[in-house]
Amino acid sequence: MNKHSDTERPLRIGTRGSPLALVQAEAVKWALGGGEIVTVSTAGDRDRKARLADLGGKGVWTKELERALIEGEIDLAVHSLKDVESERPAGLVVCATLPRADVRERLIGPPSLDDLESGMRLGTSSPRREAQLRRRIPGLVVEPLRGNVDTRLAAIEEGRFDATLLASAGLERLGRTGVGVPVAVADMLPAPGQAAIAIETRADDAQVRARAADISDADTFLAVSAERAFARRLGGTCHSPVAALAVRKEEGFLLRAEILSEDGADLCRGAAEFAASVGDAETVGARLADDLMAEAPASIRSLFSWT
Ligand SMILES: NCc1[nH]cc(CCC(=O)O)c1CC(=O)O
Repeated sequence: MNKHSDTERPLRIGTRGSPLALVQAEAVKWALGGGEIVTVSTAGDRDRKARLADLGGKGVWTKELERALIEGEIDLAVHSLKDVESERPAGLVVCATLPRADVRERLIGPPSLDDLESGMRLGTSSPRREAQLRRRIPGLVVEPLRGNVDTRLAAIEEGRFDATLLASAGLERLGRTGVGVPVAVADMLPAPGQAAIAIETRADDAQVRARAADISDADTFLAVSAERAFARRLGGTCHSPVAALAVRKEEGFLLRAEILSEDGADLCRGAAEFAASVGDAETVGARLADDLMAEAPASIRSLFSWT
C-alpha cells in the first residue's frame, strides 16, 4: 500500500481530454496509486483550426488547467511538459516529472529526412520544426498542421502533405509505435521538455508536492530543469524556434541547445555540462542562453525578449 494512502484523500488529477492527455493522466494516477481524473477543456482543444500563435501561444493548452488549480477544483495538473510555458503563473510550480520517454522526433511520410526535397510540403505548426527542416532543405514548403495525432496522420495519408513530424513519445503512449521513422537527435534536437510528463501543483500545497516527489524521476527532472531554464532566459514566445536536450553522462549531465531564425538560415548552438542539482541545471541553462544570444544575429535575436 502507498505510504500516504491511509491518511490522505484521493487526489483530483486535472487533465485535458485529448486521447494523449488522458493516457498521460492515467500514467500519473497509476504511479500515485490512485486518484480521480478530472477533464478540463482548453482553448486549444476547442479551436483546432487557428494557428497556435493566434490563440495566444503555448498557454492555450494549459490556461484552463491552471485556473482550475488556482481555484482548487483540482489538486494537480498533468501536462506534456513541452506544452508548459517556462514562466509559471504566480503560486504554481512544476514539481515532478515521470521518467522520460523516447525524446526523438518521428518523421511521417518519407523514409528518411534525406528524401525531403525542395518544393515538398511539410505540415507543421511548430516554429522549431519548421526552422530546423527549412535549414536542412531550403525550398521546403511549410504549412500549418494542427490537431491530435490521428488528425495529423490522416493528413499525410490523404496526401495533403508530403511529410510531418510527431514526437515519438506521444506516438508510443498512444500505442502507435510503428508509425513513421525516428530521427536522430543529432539531426533534429527536440523541444525543451519533450517526452516528459509533468505534474503541476500549487506551490503551497505541501501534501501534493510530497506525493508528487515520491513518483518523480530525478534524472528527468534535472534534465528538463536545464532545458527550461535555457528557454526561460531567452524570453521566447510561441514564435521562437528553440530546441534543447539534456542527457545524463557518467558524471553529471550535458545540455545541448539551439536557436534559429524563422527560415532556419541562421542558427546558434552550444553545449554545457552541469552537475546533478536543480540549482546547477538552472544556472547552466540560463548561462548557455546568455552565451548564445550574445552572439546571435538580429534574425534570431528579434524572436526573443532577451536583453
Ligand atoms: N505540441 C503537442 C504535443 N505535446 C506533446 C506531444 C508529444 C508528447 C511529448 O513530447 O511529451 C505533442 C505532439 C507532438 O509534438 O508530436
